[in-house]
Amino acid sequence: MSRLAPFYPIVDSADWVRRLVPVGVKLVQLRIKRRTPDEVRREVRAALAICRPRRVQLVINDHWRIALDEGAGFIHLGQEDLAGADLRAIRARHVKLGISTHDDAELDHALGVSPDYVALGPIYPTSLKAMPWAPQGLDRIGEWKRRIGRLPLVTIGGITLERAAGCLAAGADCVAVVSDVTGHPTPLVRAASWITSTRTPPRGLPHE
Ligand SMILES: Cc1ncc(COP(=O)(O)OP(=O)(O)O)c(N)n1
Ligand SMILES: Cc1ncsc1CCOP(=O)(O)O
Ligand SMILES: [Mg+2]
Repeated sequence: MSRLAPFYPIVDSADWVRRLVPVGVKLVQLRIKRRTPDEVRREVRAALAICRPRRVQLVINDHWRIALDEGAGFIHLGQEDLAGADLRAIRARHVKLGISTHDDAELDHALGVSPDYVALGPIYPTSLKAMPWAPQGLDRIGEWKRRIGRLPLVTIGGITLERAAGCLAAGADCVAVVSDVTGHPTPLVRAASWITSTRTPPRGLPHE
């Protein structure tokens, strides 16, 4: 089971990837909505060209066919996306897969396809998208982690820099975020602060 970087920004363009990677981001998701397939493909291609030589993990949300065509190594799918996806083709290319979960039934379903991480959300209220689920809260993170064991747990939804430590302490391995970075007046400074404050101390060194 490979580890994930604890800070996981989600952005909607290759230009954001180009800006964030020099700050030290090691894991980033391209989440593009309402664009033509050609536009998505161009963005995926450009983001991969930035990430590949720098060994940054790029996760493509939703657009699994384009991701496979372009040679991406990681895909994120929600439960509805999963229903229409060719999991065999994804697995045949050894592409990693992250899956969204919001309740017990979705977690059972996700675990049934052996994902590379499970995402739980929304932890807090989010204004990014309307969702039928109430905020999960921190206790739910611990419950999910006990159920999934060594499989990496990503938390998402309304998470700010100030809230991230609570998610990690509750059992998350990784914190995904949109607005607190891309909506911040100084997003690159904010991303740098996220990297510093989510960094785990090297083995053998005590926490301060
Ligand atoms: C890390 C992570 N977790 C959850 C989601 C949400 O995926 P999904 O439920 O498919 O919703 P959309 O993002 O496609 O609107 C995610 N993208 N990333
Ligand atoms: C896509 C998605 N899935 C669950 S919550 C969420 C939105 C996360 O955005 P933000 O970090 O701005 O709350
Ligand atoms: Mg989706």
